[in-house]
Amino acid sequence: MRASIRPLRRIHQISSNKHRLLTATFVRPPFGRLHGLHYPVVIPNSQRTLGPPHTRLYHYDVFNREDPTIYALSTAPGRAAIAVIRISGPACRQIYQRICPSTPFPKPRYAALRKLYSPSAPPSPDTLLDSGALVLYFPRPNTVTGEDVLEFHVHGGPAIVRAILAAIPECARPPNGTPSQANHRIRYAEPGEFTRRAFANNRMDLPQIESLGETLSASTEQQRKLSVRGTTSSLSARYEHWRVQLLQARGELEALIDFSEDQHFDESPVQLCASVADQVQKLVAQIEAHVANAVRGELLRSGINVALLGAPNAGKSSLLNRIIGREAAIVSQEAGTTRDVVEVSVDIGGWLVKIGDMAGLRRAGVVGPDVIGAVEQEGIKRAKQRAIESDVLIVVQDATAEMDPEVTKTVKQCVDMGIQVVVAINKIDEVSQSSTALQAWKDKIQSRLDISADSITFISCKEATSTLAATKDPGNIQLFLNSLLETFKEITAAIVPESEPDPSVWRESLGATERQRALLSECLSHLGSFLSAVRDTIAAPHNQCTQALDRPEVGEVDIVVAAESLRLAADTLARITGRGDSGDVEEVLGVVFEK
Ligand SMILES: Nc1nc2c(ncn2[C@@H]2O[C@H](COP(=O)(O)OP(=O)(O)OP(=O)(O)O)[C@@H](O)[C@H]2O)c(=O)[nH]1
Repeated sequence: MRASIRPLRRIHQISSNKHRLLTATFVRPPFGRLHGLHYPVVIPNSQRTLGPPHTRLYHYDVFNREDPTIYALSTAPGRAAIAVIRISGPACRQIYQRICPSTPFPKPRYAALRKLYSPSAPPSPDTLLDSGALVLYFPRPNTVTGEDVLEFHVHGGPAIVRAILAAIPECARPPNGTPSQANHRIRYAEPGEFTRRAFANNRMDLPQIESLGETLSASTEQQRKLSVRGTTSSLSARYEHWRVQLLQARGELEALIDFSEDQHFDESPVQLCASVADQVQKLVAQIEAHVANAVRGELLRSGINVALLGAPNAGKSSLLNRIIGREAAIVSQEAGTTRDVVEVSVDIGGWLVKIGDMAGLRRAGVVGPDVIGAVEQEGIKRAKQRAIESDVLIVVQDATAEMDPEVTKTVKQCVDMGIQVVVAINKIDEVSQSSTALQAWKDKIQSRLDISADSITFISCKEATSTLAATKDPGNIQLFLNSLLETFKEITAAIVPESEPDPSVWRESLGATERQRALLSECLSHLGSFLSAVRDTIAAPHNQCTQALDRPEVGEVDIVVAAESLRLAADTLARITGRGDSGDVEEVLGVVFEK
């Protein structure tokens, strides 16, 4: 049932999104006036928002109170010691009284041991559903959904769970002889419906819901850390803080437009424009750092792209197999065994990594036959492409061979593009391990590839015959992995703006999702338009904003454009938290619940 609202004169704007949430914006606080609405409403949360200085806007989320009560098995289906059935909605008390008859209602938030009975007949040994269950009651509004919540922690046998799930909707019908009892609607929850209600009742915002989706799908330690950070509301608080700053800045500009002719300001209009531009510029720097962190966070979420590059027979496939601990790639003495890119996803030290083993790069005549055939050429082309698309490049160099110019060229190209490079000098079991010999290799690599000495490790993939086999870290593979992990840490660490006193706050920005990043970029582009409009105003002919404002065709028009850009930027931020008027809410909920 949809709420209908009789327009009140004081209502400035009413918007609705598809899932029952109506947002009414009032010009003044509507206390005492809500009875004018056709439909009984509650105001679960009110947020005062600053509008232009001469108005005060108040947003209220107004929603339908006659939601049916929903219930669902909250633990995984199947046999288990315990199963949790969660119920949310106005019928919690009624359900309790029917399923746990003649027992006192549990104290809120305290577990009570109860016998559960079928509501279809008076309690008896025949109608007993579970002999000992823990029952918890959480009264609204401070609950997971914002509604009354009842939980049954029952024995996890499938038949018990089935019987209790079947008994709950029966509680909707009042028992014979009690016609006065309210007849609530009770139904099984749709996928994600508890979370939808949490959102509708302001218990969760959109970034928190996105993080919840990620928490449930996190498979590596870094993904877990990332998603857990996002489940707090601090990201949304930051977006809201920025939005309020933009609204205030817009208010100052609009005051300039509305009152410039008949009011005196402490600052001249040109000073005011410049100071607003200054505030926005600082905000831009913060949002830019946040966007950069969101990109880094995406590496944790979707995995770091690593490419294995080197000449044929350098030992790329052998190293891949040593890293992942199984024979994912074919290893052979024959040069050119790997022809296409072999992709493997693996968890390395908590990081999700997508490693691509590729064809060896070579210049005709330097290594192998003089002619490079069409298949090999295609393999080399793909390898180069995969290298420049990677986040980290592992260069495998055979210690018994010279560096191939084709490898050197591609690596230098990647270094210039800002791609992190680590080098593994392989097959050291076959060469002298004197410190002079190793240092000579390091110097050669450093001078040719322009990378730091810390990124170079000597390894041997031939564990069994290696002279290093007796050591704790045969072949130095762990040493190499440590250097790789350092690189991962570096490229996924949060960027903290210089002015920021608390770096820990910025770690949370790694949790910003791709949707949030895209909206922040959109916000930045509106702020870019604002800054250029303000610059035009300040630089108007005669270089005096006072005069410019006296000539509406120049200064005022720019200020109006600038104020509009600020409005668009603020609206974009509202869309991130899902409190804007767009369809983002449905889209995000759809994506999260699909998973
Ligand atoms: N002695 C020694 N041999 C190694 C080592 N690593 C790899 N090899 C051998 O070198 C040969 C080539 O190894 P691969 O791992 O197939 O080399 P690749 O770089 O993947 O070769 P392509 O697929 O041809 O590009 C195989 O015979 C390996 O057993 C090592 O550390 N020491």
